[in-house]
Amino acid sequence: MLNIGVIGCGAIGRDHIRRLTDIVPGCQVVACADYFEESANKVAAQYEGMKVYKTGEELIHAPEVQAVVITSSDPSHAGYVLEALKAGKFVFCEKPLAQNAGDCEKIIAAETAHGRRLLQVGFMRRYDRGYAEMKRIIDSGELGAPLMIHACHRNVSQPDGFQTEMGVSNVAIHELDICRWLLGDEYESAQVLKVRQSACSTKGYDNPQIVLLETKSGARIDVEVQVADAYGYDIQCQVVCEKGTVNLPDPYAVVKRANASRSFPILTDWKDRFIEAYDIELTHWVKTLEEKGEPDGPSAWDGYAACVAADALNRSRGTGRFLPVETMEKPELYR
Ligand SMILES: NC(=O)c1ccc[n+]([C@@H]2O[C@H](COP(=O)([O-])OP(=O)(O)OC[C@H]3O[C@@H](n4cnc5c(N)ncnc54)[C@H](O)[C@@H]3O)[C@@H](O)[C@H]2O)c1
Ligand SMILES: O[C@H]1[C@H](O)[C@@H](O)[C@H](O)[C@@H](O)[C@H]1O
Repeated sequence: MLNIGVIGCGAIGRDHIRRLTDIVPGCQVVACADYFEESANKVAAQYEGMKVYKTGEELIHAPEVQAVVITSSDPSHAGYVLEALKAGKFVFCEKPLAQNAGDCEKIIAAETAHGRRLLQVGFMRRYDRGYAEMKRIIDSGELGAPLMIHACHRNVSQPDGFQTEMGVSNVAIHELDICRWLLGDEYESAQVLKVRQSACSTKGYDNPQIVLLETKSGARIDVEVQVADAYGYDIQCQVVCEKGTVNLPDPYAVVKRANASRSFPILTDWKDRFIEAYDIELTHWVKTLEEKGEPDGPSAWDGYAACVAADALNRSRGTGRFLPVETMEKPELYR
């Protein structure tokens, strides 16, 4: 039985605690912490024997905690990951791995010093059945080489404090990971464009933005990033290959026929849209720790590659130019 401590008791922290308790076999959440102690106390009160720590650092070093799940806000990720690696503990960190590529490099240095993998990054889309089937078809070669990806990432709204850069570093970071995974390719250059702005966003951030990428093999990717669309949580992806295309399926929904129309609901929350992917992701994580003694899901290198692209995109804003996406040499541990 793997003893887990969770740092961050907000939306996804609570959801992961629930699934680690009720769904995922072979583990239990024994501790939690949150910047607002009250949030951690409220969560712990719902689970027998769950201990609350005042700080994330105390939780990481607690002797009963064997693995740490980081679900606190983006700016806190890198510090907690480095602390967990210092303690030699397994760590699952929600995306993004860090706020910039430089912090990811520190994480890579700390993990490679251990000589084995301890970290997995929460790029759960790789465990979604739709994306997995798309990858299987692309990798089979039956459609020839992939040439382009058209994708879109649409959220209903954003909380206060959301900023333009987060449209890339927090939101499109999912596409930055899934596109290089689907194509088995790396990025060459990147540019973000501001387009005609939606009246749905009046809070000072750009919406929509278009993320453009070119890969090393010359494939082109465009991602519409609409962080306040006022209608639903809508994730689309089409990969165009030489001899055909593959599309991400829409989530299961019953079609209703009434009042002279056919209709089906569109989800509004990422929790529901990717519920199965999160379940599979964490089940797989716990299982591999138990069976192999290390994780095999998205690595520090994957977290880094996405952050390098995000940095280039955010630097490109307003320049009208594609900027190079340059990574350091890939350490042996991640090959
Ligand atoms: N993989 C996914 O699809 C997915 C989905 C949602 C969120 N996330 C990621 O998970 C993280 C949390 O997102 P959320 O939607 O739950 O946000 P949230 O705001 O609902 O929750 C964040 C929680 O972290 C706490 N917190 C903030 N700074 C902290 C610190 N330094 N130490 C301890 N606790 C701290 C806050 O008090 C809050 O309770 C984000 O990094 C987000 O990018 C990933
Ligand atoms: O845009 C949101 C994404 O669609 C979700 O999957 C989460 O990652 C969330 O944190 C982001 O704000």
